[in-house]
Amino acid sequence: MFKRLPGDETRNLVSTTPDTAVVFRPAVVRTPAAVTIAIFIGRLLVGLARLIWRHPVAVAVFTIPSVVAWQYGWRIALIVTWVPLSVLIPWALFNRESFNAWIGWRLLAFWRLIWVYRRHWHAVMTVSGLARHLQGRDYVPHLMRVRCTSWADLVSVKMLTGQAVTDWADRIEHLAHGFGATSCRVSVARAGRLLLTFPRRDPLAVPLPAIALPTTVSVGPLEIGICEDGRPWRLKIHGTHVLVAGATGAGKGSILWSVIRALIPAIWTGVAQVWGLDPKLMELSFGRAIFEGHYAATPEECADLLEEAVSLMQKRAAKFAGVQREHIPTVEDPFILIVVDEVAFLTAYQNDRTLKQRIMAALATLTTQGRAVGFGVLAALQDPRKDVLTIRNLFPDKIALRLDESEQVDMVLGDGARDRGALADHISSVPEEGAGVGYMRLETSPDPIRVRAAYVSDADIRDMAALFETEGAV
Ligand SMILES: Nc1ncnc2c1ncn2[C@@H]1O[C@H](COP(=O)(O)OP(=O)(O)OP(=O)(O)O)[C@@H](O)[C@H]1O
Repeated sequence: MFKRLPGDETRNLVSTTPDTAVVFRPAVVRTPAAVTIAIFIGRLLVGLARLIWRHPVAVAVFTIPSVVAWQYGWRIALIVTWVPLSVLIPWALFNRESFNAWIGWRLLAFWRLIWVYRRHWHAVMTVSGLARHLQGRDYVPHLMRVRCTSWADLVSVKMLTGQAVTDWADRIEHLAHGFGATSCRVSVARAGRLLLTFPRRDPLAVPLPAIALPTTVSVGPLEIGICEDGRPWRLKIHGTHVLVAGATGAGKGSILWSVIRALIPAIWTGVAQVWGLDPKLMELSFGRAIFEGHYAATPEECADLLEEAVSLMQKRAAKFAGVQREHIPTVEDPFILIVVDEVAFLTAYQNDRTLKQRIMAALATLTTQGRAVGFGVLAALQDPRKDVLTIRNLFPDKIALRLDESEQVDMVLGDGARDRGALADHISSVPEEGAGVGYMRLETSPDPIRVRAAYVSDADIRDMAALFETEGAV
């Protein structure tokens, strides 16, 4: 059936001049036209079946009116089209959310798959170096699926065999510009499959006012802002330690105060305490009453307060030993959150060596032994260089707000975070646009999440402090 045309036998080729390239014709198998046509028709049918399976709404919108017009004429087609439209238009106008969930995002995904991703896929893959040309064949990563949410396109990709996540993470800028997005984030969906996130708009561009005081007593996860996908940002604080790094004016204060605000009912009922270390004498002094006496500003006071926390922690550990392995906050054994504003003032910039050693030792003890017995540390930091805070790695969860240099991103969030899309050095320095915006990397997930903390104004802090100054409030 297949006709084989002999090529040159390589063993018979003799080159007399060593510098001349040897040219020979490889054997060619000529396939009959019928087989080629059958293969193309097979591919077309499989492609159509896949299209209908993946985009039923989009296919129905285009095909049903066309088929009806062809079979019964344009008048009937107009009526057939008008009936669903008379339902869909009011639905879209009056209940946009459910319309988008069922129809809108699917149509947009179909459109963007065809118009943006499929159209540019081959070129972007080739130019960015993610496609390969081996032995005369092109190997291009497979574009599997596009989904749209209110703010981003989620593109599922099958990597080439042998590719690693870092191959993609290294090229996020090529991908973002190639597909007309401002940024791109790479996460692993499963072995060999990636999920690329291309934001279409920035849901965090508008400042968020302070979240209302919670009505229930809880030590976490605490709602302190919003995530990029529109969900509330709930930060785990009990059972971990959190480091917040950001340049001056990045909005570190909004994270510290949003956490304290969300803990107010727990502090009020006595199942939580917040201890404040305020070496800059600026950030926390405003709401001193909330700390109920556990407030320190000078390095000596800070060292004393930290050592007091360590001794309380050790007593509690001795009490729990052999009895319970997990801390449950109670009035007797409350959750104690130690909030440190600008921790480098107490460590790297501290001239008094003895004080520095006392503070470092206490912080290291609290961060290594505290979480199981109900002690947490929430520390803010401006300069994340290694020599500034040697105990950085003792904080399981990290948040990077706006940073000055790209290298600082991985210093805060850990290796590879920037390559995965945590562009903390690109956050706007205009407070309305970028203050409180950051990337969070949790101990449990390598993928950074973009978030924005709610802004707790001075008036909000004063109101919170007033609750603790006046008896019988709440
Ligand atoms: N979450 C936020 N949303 C909107 N604006 C904010 C937010 N947080 C802070 N801002 C604005 O940015 C300004 C600087 O914030 P803030 O003082 O908290 O930054 P910081 O990182 O603590 O700076 P520094 O290290 O200099 O104390 C504030 O005065 C406020 O106007």
